[in-house]
Amino acid sequence: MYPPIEPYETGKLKVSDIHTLYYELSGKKDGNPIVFLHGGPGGGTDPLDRSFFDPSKYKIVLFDQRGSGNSTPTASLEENTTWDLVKDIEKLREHLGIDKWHVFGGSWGSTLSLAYAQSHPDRVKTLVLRGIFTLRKSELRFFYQDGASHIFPEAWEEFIAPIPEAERGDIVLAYHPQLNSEDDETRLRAARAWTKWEMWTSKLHVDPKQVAEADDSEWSNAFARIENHYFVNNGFMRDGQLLEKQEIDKIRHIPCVVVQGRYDVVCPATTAYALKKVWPEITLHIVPDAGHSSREPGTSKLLVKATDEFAHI
Ligand SMILES: CNCC(=O)c1nnc(C(C)(C)C)o1
Repeated sequence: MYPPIEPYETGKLKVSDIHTLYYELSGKKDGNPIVFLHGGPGGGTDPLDRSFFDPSKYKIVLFDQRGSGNSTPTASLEENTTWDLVKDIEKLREHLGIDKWHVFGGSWGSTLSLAYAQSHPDRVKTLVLRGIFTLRKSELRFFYQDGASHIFPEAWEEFIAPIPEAERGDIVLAYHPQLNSEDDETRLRAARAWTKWEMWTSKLHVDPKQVAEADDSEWSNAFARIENHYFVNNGFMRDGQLLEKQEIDKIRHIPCVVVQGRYDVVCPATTAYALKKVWPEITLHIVPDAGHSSREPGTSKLLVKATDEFAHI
């Protein structure tokens, strides 16, 4: 990855009566524009996210999606849907005076990248996607009900601890009232447990520092509340919508590289493979020794290779 850099500009963009987005620009002021779509949803951006792009070539645009990171109001679920975020990306593009841009997204960021590209194909130069997540019911079931739980039994036991036995038939649904509780202790306990589950399972070798991030109550609260809100609403999409032929046909012409960890238990390779089957033109790399995280060495190397190759487009 490229060395850490600082933004040359940061800003706030009011996108609705309620929401104001934080955004930042780094790299080459008159460079090839790329927009980074973070995961979660609700995860917010990290300064290291700038390092996937050559700063001598790209105008790097990072922004925190509604309720995430430095965008306000923090953790707000009002007017917070996939399609609100797609509209926000267009508002940001117009605000920055960009005609067309490269789009980069992992996990939920890959979901939003596909939704944005299918809504505005004429605004997307290329797509670089990681850990494909299309929010199908089967994907949510694997990670939050009966799948990853078989690979991380000890972390799963901690994850379901806040949920009464009688409610464990639908974990995502059962977490919703706790993550929206008026009682701070209930809400934050649930947010930390929800977030810890994802931090425990994101890398091939569990990163205790990443797991400890779940104890950052403000970040976990936003991450868990917003993720759960989207998941109980199935991403505000038809099941499998992003993989439908009629939707893929809208973007089939766009160059797309996908990097997928073989041992990604958060967004298993089956979805990346389903995308390849319906969109054979994509370049699909399955990294043999990687889990879900973009920071897995084999994954980050291939992501940078892709952005380097697309920098001339
Ligand atoms: C099911 N959500 C997966 C996702 O989008 C995601 N996984 N990790 C992240 C962060 C890096 C933002 C924590 O997001």
